[in-house]
Amino acid sequence: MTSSTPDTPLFDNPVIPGFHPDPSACRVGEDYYLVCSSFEYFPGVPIFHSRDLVHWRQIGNVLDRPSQLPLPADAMASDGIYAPTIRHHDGRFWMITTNVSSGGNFVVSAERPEGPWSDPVWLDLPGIDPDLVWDEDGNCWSAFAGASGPSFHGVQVARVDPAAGKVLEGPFPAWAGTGLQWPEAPHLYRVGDWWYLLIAEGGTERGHTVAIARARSPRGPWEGAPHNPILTHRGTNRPIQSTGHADLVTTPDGQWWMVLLATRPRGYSPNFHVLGRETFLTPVRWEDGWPHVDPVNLRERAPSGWHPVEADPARDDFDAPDLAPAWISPRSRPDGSWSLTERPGWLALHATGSTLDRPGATLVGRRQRYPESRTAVLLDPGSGRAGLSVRLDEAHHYDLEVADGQVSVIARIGPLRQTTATRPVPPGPVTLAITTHWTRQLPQAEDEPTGLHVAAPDYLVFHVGDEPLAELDGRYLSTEVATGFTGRVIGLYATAGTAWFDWFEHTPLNIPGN
Ligand SMILES: OC[C@@H]1O/C(=N\O)[C@H](O)[C@H]1O
Repeated sequence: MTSSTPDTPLFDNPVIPGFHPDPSACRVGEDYYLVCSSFEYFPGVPIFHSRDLVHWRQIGNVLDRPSQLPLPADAMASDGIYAPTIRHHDGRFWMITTNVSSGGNFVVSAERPEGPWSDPVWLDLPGIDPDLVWDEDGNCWSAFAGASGPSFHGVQVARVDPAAGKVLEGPFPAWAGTGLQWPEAPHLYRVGDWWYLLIAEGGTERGHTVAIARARSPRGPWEGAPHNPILTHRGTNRPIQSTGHADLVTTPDGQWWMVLLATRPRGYSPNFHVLGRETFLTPVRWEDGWPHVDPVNLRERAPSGWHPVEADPARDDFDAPDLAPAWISPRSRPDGSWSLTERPGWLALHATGSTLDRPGATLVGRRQRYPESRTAVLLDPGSGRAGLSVRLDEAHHYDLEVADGQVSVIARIGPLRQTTATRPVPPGPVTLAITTHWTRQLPQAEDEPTGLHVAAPDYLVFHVGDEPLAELDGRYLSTEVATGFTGRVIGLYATAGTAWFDWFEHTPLNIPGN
């Protein structure tokens, strides 16, 4: 029941831009909390707070200690932490997820959402995408996906003790979905006299769908909704694609909303996406005992209780005693690899690995949040090798690098590695910037130096000070090329010696609707 009126404010989707996939949300009183998967990045499982489901602030990361996030030094990109579920029960927050690189399914809990969260309690449950729900008798049920043998492929359910990490009953087969591939992302809800089981099907790409079933008990039997899939954008040319992997949440006045992942593809058919799977919000209405969801729009009428929050600062001057929660690093961030105290007001990075092409390099980055963006830093490279990199993984990154008195633009795309531009740069601090752009008029070839401009639906420009040094086609830093589950991360790095960064800034290029 979403009683939005014409003067209900409008909001823009995605509500959490940049790679924030597999969103799960819960409400505690007037407060909403949301978590996302984080794969090979440390710290893991970002947690957000909101008072209206539209304006979200990151309040921390659930897994912010190495003891909570064991990742082998050579864990594959897009491995690590898959989809999480967050719930609140009995005065505690609970988060369950899967570490596909080591250990499998585990639960952590906390009194306060910003943490500290407990160390993992491992659960002997196979598969991925575990969920948690409590029934009126206090029993805790977990639905999860996959790994279910030749006879049954789909969602299973088990009764568990999340505090002790014990499986008390099951697991037993629950629902195989409507027959599409990859029935996954299960969430159980008690609504009136029914239990509902929400899943994703079709795979997390263009064929993604959301479907639902219901039963009188978590033990089933489950019957699918007559109008499944209840949501999909497959086969459409909508600006939002791959809608799926959803979770349901209610407002204090009883409205139902869905958080879900989707993408904003670029270019012509086939198109591609560069920001990864982002977090979207869409209204849900109930008819004849089933939820109904219309296609997701870039602009929607807002839930009740509009409650804007101050946006996260675009600039970080590294004056704070610790790194903000939005800063992430591949696999780990060893203590000796960074410091905010060695040179007060600067972030010092010490090289631990000699190249970005292999795991282990010192990189501290942020998710690219805007399709058209400007990211800039003031770097003092010292006598080392350091710079700014746009990364999808070790085999797909574009770097703006300073070393030995030269600034260079380096492209790594799969087996290819090429320095596409270089020029001298005086010693001492230098401002580096990377801008990302969508759509482009074809270049005025006759008066433009060759090779500077690319005609592409997405491209990046590399600047030293205010001067553009080179442009590179953005299609090669897309999920369709690199594969995987993540999106672009723009990172500060050092691959030799020590480098110092005075400030970092990530802003949208002032384009309407960006
Ligand atoms: O996002 C990572 C995994 O991909 C999925 N579907 O494709 C699962 O639901 C997530 O756990």
